[in-house]
Amino acid sequence: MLYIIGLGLGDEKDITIRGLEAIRSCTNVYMEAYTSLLSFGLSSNGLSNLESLYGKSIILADREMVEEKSDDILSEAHHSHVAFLVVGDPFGATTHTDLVVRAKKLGIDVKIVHNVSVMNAIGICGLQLYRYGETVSIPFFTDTWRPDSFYEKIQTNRNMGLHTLCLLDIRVKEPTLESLARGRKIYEPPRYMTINTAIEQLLEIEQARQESAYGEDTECVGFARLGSEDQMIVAGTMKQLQTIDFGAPLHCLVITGKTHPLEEEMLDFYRCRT
Ligand SMILES: C[S@@+](CC[C@H](N)C(=O)[O-])C[C@H]1O[C@@H](n2cnc3c(N)ncnc32)[C@H](O)[C@@H]1O
Repeated sequence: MLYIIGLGLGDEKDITIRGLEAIRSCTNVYMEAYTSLLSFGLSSNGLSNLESLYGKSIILADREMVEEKSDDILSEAHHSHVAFLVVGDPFGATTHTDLVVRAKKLGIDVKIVHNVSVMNAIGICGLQLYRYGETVSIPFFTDTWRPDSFYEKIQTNRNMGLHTLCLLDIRVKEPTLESLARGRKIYEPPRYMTINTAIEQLLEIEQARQESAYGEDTECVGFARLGSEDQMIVAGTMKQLQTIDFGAPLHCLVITGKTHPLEEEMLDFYRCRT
């Protein structure tokens, strides 16, 4: 049996009882560690908090392991119970559909244990979840790579009056280009995009395209560490949010579409006062 278990967004205590029982029945427990971060993920003993609550040791599965060694995980799941832990919900944002499809094709039973995802936790700001258009990802720009496919999607959403959730790039365990050329991988330090960088990149593309999909005065909501005790939520224009220090990762950003009076009333609780 392969269990894919959502851990929620806050800390180890956000697991569901169903998820905890499943983990305790498993021989091996893997944790996906490249598309998200639990609030304690930055502390050196963070993982042991999970392990002591779950009563199991956890094998960290980075991108390489999931992409290159998932056959091993799946073959274990053939003859024993294996858990694959995912921060948030297994099908929130980046989905693990690929793993599910492969497991099912191999005749392995798969059980999903849901949890809260960034995709619905953003509802806290009052913007209605059913008034969102396509979610976009904002990748870190480099000197030579400045992809802007998010621009048209935001434009389409805003033309329809819909809000846009922008997920911000996470770069963990990325090999440096030089090390790849030398054939021995050396990894870059982890990077998590801030709301400030995201807005800077969004405005750079608007400046280049000049199609008024959004601008400095467009109302947005910035979210940091959603689901944690110290979560931060601020509503304001792009220009206002750019001056705010949202602190530790993870961050995401919502660009508003057309808002309703009740949405505005809720947003007022988070409005930037500067
Ligand atoms: C690929 S999604 C992973 C989603 C996760 N599986 C879930 O269901 O919530 C990762 C992106 O979501 C956003 N994100 C995830 N957790 C967040 C949090 N707690 N607070 C703010 N943004 C978050 C960040 O922009 C991050 O880069």
